[in-house]
Amino acid sequence: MIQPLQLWHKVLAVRNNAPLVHNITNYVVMNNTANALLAVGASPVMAHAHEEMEDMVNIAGALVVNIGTLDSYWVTSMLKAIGQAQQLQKPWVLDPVGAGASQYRNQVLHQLLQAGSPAVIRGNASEILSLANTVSATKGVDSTHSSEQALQAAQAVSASFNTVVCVSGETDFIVYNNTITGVSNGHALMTRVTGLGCTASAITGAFCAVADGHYKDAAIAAMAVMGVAGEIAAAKSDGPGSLQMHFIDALYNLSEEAFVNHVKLSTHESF
Ligand SMILES: Nc1ncnc2c1ncn2[C@@H]1O[C@H](COP(=O)(O)OP(=O)(O)OP(=O)(O)O)[C@@H](O)[C@H]1O
Ligand SMILES: Cc1ncsc1CCO
Ligand SMILES: [Mg+2]
Repeated sequence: MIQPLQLWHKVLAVRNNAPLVHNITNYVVMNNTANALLAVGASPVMAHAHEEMEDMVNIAGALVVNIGTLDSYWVTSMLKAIGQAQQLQKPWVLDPVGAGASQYRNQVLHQLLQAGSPAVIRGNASEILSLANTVSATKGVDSTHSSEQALQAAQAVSASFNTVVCVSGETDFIVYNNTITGVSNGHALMTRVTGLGCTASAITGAFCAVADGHYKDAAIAAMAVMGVAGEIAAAKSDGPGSLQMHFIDALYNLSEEAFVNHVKLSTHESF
């Protein structure tokens, strides 16, 4: 299993390389995720015009595709960007926001996954269950399942698309090639701030950009950073409003000592 200090070196790699992360993401979280990417030391750009998709992927270290507020124009943007990422063998991360909530989302997800294989799919438990066709309908963008309940689905999705799957929740599980790593950090208050899952996906993109193909470790590092920063921030917060502010500060100020002392990793049997 990867050790906390090795994960910390990945945090330093993001800070030292400041990778450009191209996000096609939703209106709700654009500002939050751009700020979180800056706070971990990456460089965000949010763009979805058809005319610039190729150019943007050409200069980016990673692409993040988030279907949170999708429409047909954006789907074409996503397909263009994914096509270019596949062409250049650059990593892309898929956040299947609201998978299972509508037929349209399911159909678009199918189309995106036909266009290429993402380095990482990061979603909450209900979304991963929906991707595996294990549940037929979900409530919306928030999970009604625990991450444990989605473990088998995560393994199925990982095998189908040959991709790392990260299911977030009280424990985040990162699944690939019959290995399961758990990250048991974070705080329940994080579910009361919109888009922290989207932030997790964006940060996963930043770690993928400096991962040299080791996308499972990139996803573990991203979720560990999210969780530890979330714990540090929650300890200073009175509620969701201040959590959002303290979270960005905690990402920015994260030290080796705090990271290594907080991070809680585990390995699990696959089945
Ligand atoms: N009960 C919990 N305890 C600790 N941490 C949690 C808990 N639930 C979620 N988290 C953390 O919150 C972050 C967001 O995960 P979550 O599963 O809520 O994503 P999401 O549902 O996709 O969010 P959104 O759609 O609003 O972006 C992750 O870093 C995760 O580890
Ligand atoms: C609330 C919401 N609706 C569409 S995307 C989004 C952000 C959290 O996923
Ligand atoms: Mg989400």
